[in-house]
Amino acid sequence: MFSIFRSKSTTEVPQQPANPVSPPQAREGWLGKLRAGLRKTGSGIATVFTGTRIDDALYEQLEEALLMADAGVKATQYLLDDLKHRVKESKATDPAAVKALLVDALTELLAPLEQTLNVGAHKPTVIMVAGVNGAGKTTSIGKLTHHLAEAGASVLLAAADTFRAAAREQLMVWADRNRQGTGSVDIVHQAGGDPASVCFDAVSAGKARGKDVVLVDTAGRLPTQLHLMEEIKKIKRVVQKADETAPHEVLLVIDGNTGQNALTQVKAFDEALGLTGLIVTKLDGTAKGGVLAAIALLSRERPLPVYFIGVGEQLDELETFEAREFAQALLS
Ligand SMILES: Nc1nc2c(ncn2[C@@H]2O[C@H](COP(=O)(O)OP(=O)(O)OP(=O)(O)O)[C@@H](O)[C@H]2O)c(=O)[nH]1
Repeated sequence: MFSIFRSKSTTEVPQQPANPVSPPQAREGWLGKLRAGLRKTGSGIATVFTGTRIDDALYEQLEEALLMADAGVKATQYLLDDLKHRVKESKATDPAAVKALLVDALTELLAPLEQTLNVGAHKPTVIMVAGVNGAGKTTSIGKLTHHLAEAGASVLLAAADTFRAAAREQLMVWADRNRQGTGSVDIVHQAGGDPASVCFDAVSAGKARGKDVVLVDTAGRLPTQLHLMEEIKKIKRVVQKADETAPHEVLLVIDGNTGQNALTQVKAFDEALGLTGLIVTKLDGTAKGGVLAAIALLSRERPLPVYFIGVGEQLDELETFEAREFAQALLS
């Protein structure tokens, strides 16, 4: 079995030791990118704590900064209430201590999002990937394939965007890049065909060829494009026909720059497909990193892990989400 990146205590599937592709040094380099990426979001929040007093003005500034970072009204209020409580409990007297308490509050809020995506309980493990246009689906699939192939997994890619030749070609480029890893990477595609039938073929081929993972790259669509939302529901049904236990994961890719609109996307795709997790991309250079707090609050009603976050366009610029790391990077 394969655990992507590393195993955590939240693991539900029994697994062999993971093939960690993110040794501490690599993870540190990546953390630097995350910190730099989130600086646009964080600088606004961090400056709130440069004064000398803890007063109403500080909380007002913080409220404004969190809203600017796209944490949303509910998560902002939640964090402020929690923070005030922590300040009272700890009898903190200077703003620097309040900042540390905010890191704790944010970490606690984000913690439920931190989970490991495990593959291997099913062979193949079928992972369907959805999202709006340009969110970073194909890039994330490429990166994921890279990590899986490095871990020795055999991967089959299903190019379910059959109408856009560029999308197919892009996936094929990723497949080629990934062929240099230890695991094997195949692709099933068909110009102009029915996306659902490509997926049926891919899952059937994945079973027949004994692949470890089938990754389904769907075309971008907006929740308001109802015919396309019907199309993606059909893709899921047809995947189920090819393997009644599949899809084992249905991931939504969200562009980290989307801000509050991300919540609408989560709700709409969840309603259509029943999501099992999220990938948040483009956290390098966004001023809207606070949206993860809003997603976390939404997740209290409907738990949805953030399996990965993307911080660049390169193969290795996808990482597992860690609540404390993220909270610290956001406020550094
Ligand atoms: N900076 C940055 N760019 C990213 C990241 N992930 C994806 N991109 C870029 O975002 C753009 C869109 O990525 P794609 O992977 O093509 O997005 P998609 O969701 O597959 O697009 P459609 O199939 O058209 O819906 C590309 O230019 C990617 O290089 C990331 O984490 N950081």
